Amino acid sequence: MKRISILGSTGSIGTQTLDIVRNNPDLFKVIAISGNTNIELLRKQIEEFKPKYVAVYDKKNAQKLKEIVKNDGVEILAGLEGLNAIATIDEVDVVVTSVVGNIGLLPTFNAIKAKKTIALANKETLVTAGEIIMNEASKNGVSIIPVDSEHSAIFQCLNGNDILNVEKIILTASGGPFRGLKRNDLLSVTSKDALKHPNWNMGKKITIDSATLMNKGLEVIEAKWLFNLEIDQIDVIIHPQSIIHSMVEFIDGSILAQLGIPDMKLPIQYALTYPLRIKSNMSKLDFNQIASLTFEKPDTNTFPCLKLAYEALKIGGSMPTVLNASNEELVYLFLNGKIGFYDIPDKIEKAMKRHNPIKNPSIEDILLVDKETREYINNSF
Ligand SMILES: NC(=O)C1=CN([C@@H]2O[C@H](COP(=O)(O)OP(=O)(O)OC[C@H]3O[C@@H](n4cnc5c(N)ncnc54)[C@H](OP(=O)(O)O)[C@@H]3O)[C@@H](O)[C@H]2O)C=CC1
Ligand SMILES: CC(=O)[C@@H](O)[C@H](O)COP(=O)(O)O
Ligand SMILES: [Mn+2]
Repeated sequence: MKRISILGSTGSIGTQTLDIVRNNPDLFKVIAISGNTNIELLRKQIEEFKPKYVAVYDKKNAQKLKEIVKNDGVEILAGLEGLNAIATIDEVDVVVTSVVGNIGLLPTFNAIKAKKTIALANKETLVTAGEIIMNEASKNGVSIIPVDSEHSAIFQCLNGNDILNVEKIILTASGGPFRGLKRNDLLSVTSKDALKHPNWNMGKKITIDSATLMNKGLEVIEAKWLFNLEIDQIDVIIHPQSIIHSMVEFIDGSILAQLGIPDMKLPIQYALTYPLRIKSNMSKLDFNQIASLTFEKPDTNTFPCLKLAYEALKIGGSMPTVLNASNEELVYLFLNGKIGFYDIPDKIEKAMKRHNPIKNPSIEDILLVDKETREYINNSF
């Protein structure tokens, strides 16, 4: 029985994680869950999964939930302290990091120090502080199992293979809802248009990132740290069907790929059951239903965010922190209709240009750069 703590149980990844727990009550026990605004869903999750602890980031919502569930024998925690607490509970084996954004950094760092296995969906943490996180994981003998579908695909293809025999990895990207369009077609698109992802049903922030191709840029940086690769070993190809979830090319020219229907429950389940595999009731890929699998080069003129991510990774140090923090703030401004689609890459580029990168930043440096970047972005409009 694996005892799990879910950071962000009310979101897309978090609820799908609970679906897997529900289907496998003999394999998993939920010790802690967390949310931020959706206290009604948290109340339902408490009723069904009977966690011992619940962290609610928003302190007012924590108080509200405390009132609602006061007789249910569950401890309600609040704020970042609450997230850190449920990331480090003694009896917990696996921490599923499914919060969105860099808020996941400190709880993940603390979970690693507490020697928890990390099932990592929260890619912003690795983008912001990948070197620190991976060094801490290695120091503590902690496994970080990828949940992100492309990184789960790479992880599965690497199973039983020596990383030294890897020539490169190829991350696939759907191309998002605006694939094939040009800058002039996109000047006045709204977040409503950008939220229509062609293949995946995800949370809002990642869906906007998929539309700008920043999601793939974040995934390039995530892959660098997860698999300890050089930047020129990480390729991106547009694959509109999202059936091939990514590929590994080995030094002998052989390529391994992991395929499946676009359903996040598969990588989530694999991260939870690893190193075992268990049966699932998910629908399977039917090759008779596939007309074709197609591939295209990414169009980084129309979608500059992917190029900006490669540049940030190449510069290194605290620059990926600036990329991520500015992107997070700009995505929320775009979602709230405050800025246009191209303000996102334009402002990220400006935030990167004004930043003097810190080599080998400490986690304190990173938190300061993150904060200052967010202030810069929010004072720019
Ligand atoms: N969705 C997907 O299919 C995929 C997601 N990922 C990654 O997984 C992570 C989660 O994504 P997704 O599930 O889509 O996100 P959602 O927006 O659906 O859910 C985010 C979760 O984080 C909580 N949350 C939001 N802000 C805060 C905060 N400031 N403090 C604490 N908790 C907070 C939300 O709480 P509440 O809802 O109560 O406000 C919710 O539980 C992201 O890093 C994403 O990039 C990776 C691959 C695929
Ligand atoms: C499901 C998942 O892993 C997402 O990261 C997805 O890959 C986003 O789609 P894009 O390929 O359009 O970025
Ligand atoms: Mn992904």
